[in-house]
Amino acid sequence: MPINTFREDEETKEGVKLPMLRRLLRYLIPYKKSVLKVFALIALILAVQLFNPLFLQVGIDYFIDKTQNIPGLLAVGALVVALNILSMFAIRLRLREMAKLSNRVLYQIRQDLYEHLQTLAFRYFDERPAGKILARVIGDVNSLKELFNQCILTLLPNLVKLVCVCVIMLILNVKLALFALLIVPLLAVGLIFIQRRAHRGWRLFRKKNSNLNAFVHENMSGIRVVQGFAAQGQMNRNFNGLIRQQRGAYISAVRYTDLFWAFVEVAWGVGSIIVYWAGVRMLDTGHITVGLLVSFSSYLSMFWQPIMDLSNFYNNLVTNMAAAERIFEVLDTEPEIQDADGAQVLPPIKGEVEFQHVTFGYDPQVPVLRDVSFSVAPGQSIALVGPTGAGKTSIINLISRFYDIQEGTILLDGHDITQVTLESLRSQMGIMPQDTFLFSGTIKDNIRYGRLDATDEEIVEAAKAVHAHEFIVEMEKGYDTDIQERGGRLSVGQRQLVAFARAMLSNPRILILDEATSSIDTHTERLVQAGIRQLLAGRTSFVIAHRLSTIQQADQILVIDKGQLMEHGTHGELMEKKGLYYNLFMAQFLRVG
Ligand SMILES: Nc1ncnc2c1ncn2[C@@H]1O[C@H](COP(=O)(O)OP(=O)(O)OP(=O)(O)O)[C@@H](O)[C@H]1O
Repeated sequence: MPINTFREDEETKEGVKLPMLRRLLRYLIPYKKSVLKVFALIALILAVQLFNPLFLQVGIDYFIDKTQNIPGLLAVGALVVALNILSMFAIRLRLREMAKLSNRVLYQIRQDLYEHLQTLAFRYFDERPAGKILARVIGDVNSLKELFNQCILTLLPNLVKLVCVCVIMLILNVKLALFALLIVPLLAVGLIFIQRRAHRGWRLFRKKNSNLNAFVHENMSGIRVVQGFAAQGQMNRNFNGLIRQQRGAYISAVRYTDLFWAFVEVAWGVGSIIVYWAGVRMLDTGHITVGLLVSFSSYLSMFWQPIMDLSNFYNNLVTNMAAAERIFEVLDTEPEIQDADGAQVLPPIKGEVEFQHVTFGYDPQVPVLRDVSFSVAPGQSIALVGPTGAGKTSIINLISRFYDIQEGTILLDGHDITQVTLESLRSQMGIMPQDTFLFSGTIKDNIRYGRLDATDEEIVEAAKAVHAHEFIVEMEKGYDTDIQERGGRLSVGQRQLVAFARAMLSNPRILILDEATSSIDTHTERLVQAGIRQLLAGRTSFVIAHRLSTIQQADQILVIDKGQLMEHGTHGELMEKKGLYYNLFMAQFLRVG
């Protein structure tokens, strides 16, 4: 299965832009009132801009040339000033309203994205580095803000302005207007050519940026390994390589964007020369007035300015569109594991587990478990043993339905796990992976994660039950000690004890534990052992066992090899059998023990 790493670019679809833009704009629907307010303000600002040259024309042709009416001219001037002051206030108001609007929409999108990510199956996260997901939730959503602002503040007003200016120019003088528009078809062809390349360039830049993000995230998460192996040099080289790729993509994209601007500026210049050349000749022959030529030249810059703005907008649009594309790609990813139609709520279970001919592969074509069948009575403790890569973790991942199987059935108290709701299934399980994950915050917060409504007394009780209380009270602030991200301030054994307390508090019927292999000091080890015993007591438990004591005390040992259940029974039975378990035991545990 291809796993996307920081070395590989993400695949994105060559999306059609309009539907995506429409989808984005649909987020505005709940804020209709605010949008209308912004549009009204934009219309006011636009109207003032469009009327300014007309006032100028009337001023020159009528009040100066024809009637020499100075008071009339001053009145027109005062009106123009008043309107422009009004427009200034409208601009301020529009900025404020727009900021409110775009922030509300972004909040909604970020929330949707985050909530959706929580529903996605393990497979989704297996396939992407966390840094790339982070880039979407943070960076890409920020880029959308730009997109929104541009759509509403640039695209719409400029399009309207362009149409209005064309109409006004045609009304003022058809011939002059046609001279002004002469260059437009040529411009369009050139722009399409350049834009295609610019678009590709910006998409590539985004991908390279995402790779860089993924690398930095991975590097920072593994900084201890990097420093431990003195691999900073290699990491710096990787980082420089990624930066170079990102810079290359940026320069190539910018090159096209700059070409685009130059193209518009040249077209603007040539277009203006044509109009002035024709205008002056028409003035000479008396076809137009001075006022008309002056106002026409104002409209001419009003015609080119939106084209310039729109071209800039288009550049930003393609860059930010890539962000929208990546966000929608996440939102459109169907959670692979979800409640079946008509899924029932799993009633409180006793803890009976049955695998019937289960076949499973992370890649459906490559099974890692083949025809696995076993059954476990409520309250039994099961030790899973077998060589590395045998499929032990895969079995325990299936019990919580983190992945769906390709063949067979998994039953809990006789209920097919695909036919019950995920919430009711997982809430009755306690899972403790080998690398204990603790969140930044206090010890108390981390234990409470097991059951959010637990009281402080219940937290202490759970900690006492798994022998975590002793070390916690010795810490400077006891249960309120801050443990930093991933429990950085605690030892490995202490982290496990906190995780045990967390699991104890949630009081699951089925407990899944991947026993840690790391060696810890004998005192903590004794506490951890006692903690495990307490935790397992009275519940069905699956332990990927690395400790001799856990294995010997298990009610049933499942021996897995190459994805198959090779043997099962108690320690005594399997030793007598002198099969795979016996060999494993002799080779592994006797050597160590
Ligand atoms: N997320 C994954 N995506 C693809 N393949 C995977 C994934 N996780 C495990 N595998 C593969 O599935 C097989 C079984 O792995 P599993 O983790 O179940 O073994 P294990 O017995 O728990 O090994 P260990 O004792 O080393 O933890 C291995 O070949 C492994 O490479």
